[in-house]
Amino acid sequence: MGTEVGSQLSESLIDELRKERASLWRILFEQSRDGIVVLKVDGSVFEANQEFARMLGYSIEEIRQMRVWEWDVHFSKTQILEKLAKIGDPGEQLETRKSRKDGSVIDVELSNSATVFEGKKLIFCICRDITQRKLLEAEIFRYATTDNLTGLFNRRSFDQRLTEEMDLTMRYGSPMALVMYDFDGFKDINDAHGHVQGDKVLEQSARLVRDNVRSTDMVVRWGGEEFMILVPQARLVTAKVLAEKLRQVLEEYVFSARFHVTASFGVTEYVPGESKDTLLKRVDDALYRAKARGRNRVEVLSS
Ligand SMILES: Nc1nc2c(ncn2[C@@H]2O[C@H](COP(=O)(O)OP(=O)(O)OP(=O)(O)O)[C@@H](O)[C@H]2O)c(=O)[nH]1
Repeated sequence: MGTEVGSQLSESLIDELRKERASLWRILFEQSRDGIVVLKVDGSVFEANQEFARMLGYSIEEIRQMRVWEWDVHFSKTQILEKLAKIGDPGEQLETRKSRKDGSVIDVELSNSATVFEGKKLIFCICRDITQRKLLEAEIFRYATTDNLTGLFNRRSFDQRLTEEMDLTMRYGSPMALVMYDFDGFKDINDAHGHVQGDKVLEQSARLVRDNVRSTDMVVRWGGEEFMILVPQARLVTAKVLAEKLRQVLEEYVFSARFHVTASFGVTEYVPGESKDTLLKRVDDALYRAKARGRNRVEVLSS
């Protein structure tokens, strides 16, 4: 009799402790600053916390009716199902993008792990909104790789790309050319119309040039009123045609202050095995020759 009462007591104590622990976990789950969603392997939602629902702009009830691919914009349904089937104990970390109820998209970092609960595999996803961090990273990247005034690539980006293109030329024999240009009498433009108008010419011409080259060509602000274009997959003849086209486009363009400007162009082609310095000196020499021979013209120098 005594032992029966004792065992009833200890059972209710265990039950009590279990409830206490369950409510503790529930509090942690609900108060977590990270979004937490527990998924079944078929992509449906087993449970989600308030923060997860808030992150996506839905109510908990709505989230419970959804499948992962309804909010994930980065992975397809097939990819998601494959991932859910594969995730094991050690879990995985990944970045993806989720669409919110209002149509906006957020960047998220996921930390996923799997467990078996009441005989079923469940996937725990801890979800952190990293949209602000991503925006900041993109801004830092833009700042480090482009020129503030024109939005064109800067010399650092050019140097990196040039190394890659030189490697490609060495390995596969694919040609590559450089076009360098510099405005004619830019000092006079500044003197006559003011520095602000001079800046506008640089800005507008950068847009104009970018609109007239291929997306694979790299337009770079070399410094001041000097620019460089890296033209991959191009021989001297092609690059010369491009330079001539740009020369005409610039000459004909009416800038916002209703005046015309011209530019001089130098063109050369990379010779496999030569150094960067040799290549850059040659394109600079070609440009110098265009200036010396009267400006508003294209000069070509081969090795
Ligand atoms: N507005 C403006 N002017 C710039 C900028 N960078 C350089 N310049 C001006 O560009 C002019 C370049 O002068 P020069 O090197 O003598 O060349 P140029 O007058 O174009 O003459 P040529 O190149 O020989 O035809 C200088 O007056 C610089 O101040 C810039 O970012 N904005």
